[in-house]
Amino acid sequence: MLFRDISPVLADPAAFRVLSDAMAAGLPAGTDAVVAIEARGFILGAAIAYAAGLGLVCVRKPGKLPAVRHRVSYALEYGTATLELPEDTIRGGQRVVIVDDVLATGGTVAATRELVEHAGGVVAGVSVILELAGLKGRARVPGVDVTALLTH
Ligand SMILES: O=P(O)(O)OC[C@H]1O[C@H](OP(=O)(O)OP(=O)(O)O)[C@H](O)[C@@H]1O
Ligand SMILES: Nc1ncnc2[nH]cnc12
Repeated sequence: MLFRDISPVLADPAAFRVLSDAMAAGLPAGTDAVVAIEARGFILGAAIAYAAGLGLVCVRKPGKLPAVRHRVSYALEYGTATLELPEDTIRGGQRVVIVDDVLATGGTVAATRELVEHAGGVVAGVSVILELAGLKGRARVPGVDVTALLTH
């Protein structure tokens, strides 16, 4: 599996703006906040939230937050990963869209969905630049609309 690096795309002013505006325009009506996943998801999530005039919730890797609302660990090919939701970022009933650069196995977005729902939020969608369709990541977030700018 090739590593798909978005660095050159972010470095290009036109590309960065076009993809940020496209992902912001694609947010479902009634979205209250963008949930971005550390680290590459932060870059896109911040641009999209700003473009859409929404708040930004940063789901972080372990050990970075002073106050953690919820923590979820999930299996990787080798070992496990953990993500944490900051306290006081998601209110009950809030509708959020999860943003990341790549959807591969779906483990990361599935864990993030669990964090959001544990805090009483509702995942209205997932938005990524690139979906690696062969890994069937969509199946890990059943019932959630996944939008990918590119599908490989
Ligand atoms: O669908 P999955 O199989 O879970 O893989 C997708 C995740 O992997 C990458 O993040 P990574 O954990 O490598 O961290 P980074 O964003 O800090 O590079 C990518 O940014 C997604 O978050
Ligand atoms: N093939 C891939 N390229 C870039 N980021 C990824 N995250 C998980 N799989 C990836």
